[in-house]
Amino acid sequence: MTASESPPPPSPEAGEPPPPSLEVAGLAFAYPDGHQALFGVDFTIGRGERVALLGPNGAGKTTLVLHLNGILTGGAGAVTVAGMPVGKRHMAEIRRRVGIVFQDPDDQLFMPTVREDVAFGPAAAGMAGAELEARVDRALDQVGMGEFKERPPHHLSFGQRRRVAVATVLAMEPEILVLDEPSSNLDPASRRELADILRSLDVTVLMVTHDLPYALELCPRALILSEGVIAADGPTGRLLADEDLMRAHRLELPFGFDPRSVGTGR
Ligand SMILES: Nc1ncnc2c1ncn2[C@@H]1O[C@H](COP(=O)(O)OP(=O)(O)OP(=O)(O)O)[C@@H](O)[C@H]1O
Repeated sequence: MTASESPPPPSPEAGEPPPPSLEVAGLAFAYPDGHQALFGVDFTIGRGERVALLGPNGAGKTTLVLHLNGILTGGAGAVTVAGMPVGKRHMAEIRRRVGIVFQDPDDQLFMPTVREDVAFGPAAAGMAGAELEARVDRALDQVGMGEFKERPPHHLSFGQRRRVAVATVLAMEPEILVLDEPSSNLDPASRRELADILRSLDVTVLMVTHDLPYALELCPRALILSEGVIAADGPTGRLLADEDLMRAHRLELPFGFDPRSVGTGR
């Protein structure tokens, strides 16, 4: 084993159910300037769930997400991905299992062609040849971008670049796909197409969003993070219909939108 390789992840005993995709227990964190952003966050996300992470500006959502693959560490509590504690020991495997799609696709796309961008992660993990090509093709097909493989990412529309950014993460075959504001800057058709893509994926999803109708459409369950604590955890439709809860945490539905009139999540 080289220094850059992780030890193999723990494998469940035969017959045991797989561990949850994500467990966050007592997570607390203060930035170096002393600002406390998280105050003991607890939740578990099971395999295949799609969960929205909601909360007002400054609630701690980004801080929480940056703990999921060990970009931020050093606070109190624990994060566990597919049974592996997030920490130095399993870091390479954790980074593969937690795929984060950032809000700006241009933060994630930097190669001359779409193919090279999608191949980058698996190639860095040692994959090559036909296996790598098949991995790239599959990830691009999953987001409906197969025909753009040889194009430069910067010639694509914003919505197409966001799909390619999702493909770069899917190419790593993650346990959990974390999306930061996936619907931002998309026109209505692109927004719906991305929703269809996300629904079609066989992966656990945690979606950070201020787009509450999108959360309702895609995620049967939502967490409300407010002032660094989980203020609510339950069915998205029920949370969004709770006017007192919404007001208390500075969440506002678009004018005229009635969450009770929309089927949720499936
Ligand atoms: N590098 C940092 N140093 C000090 N404080 C920070 C730093 N980054 C964020 N914070 C503070 O931590 C708190 C949580 O910020 P965070 O970015 O996690 O919130 P958020 O819920 O993602 O907000 P938004 O919806 O605006 O993206 C805020 O009060 C923010 O000012």
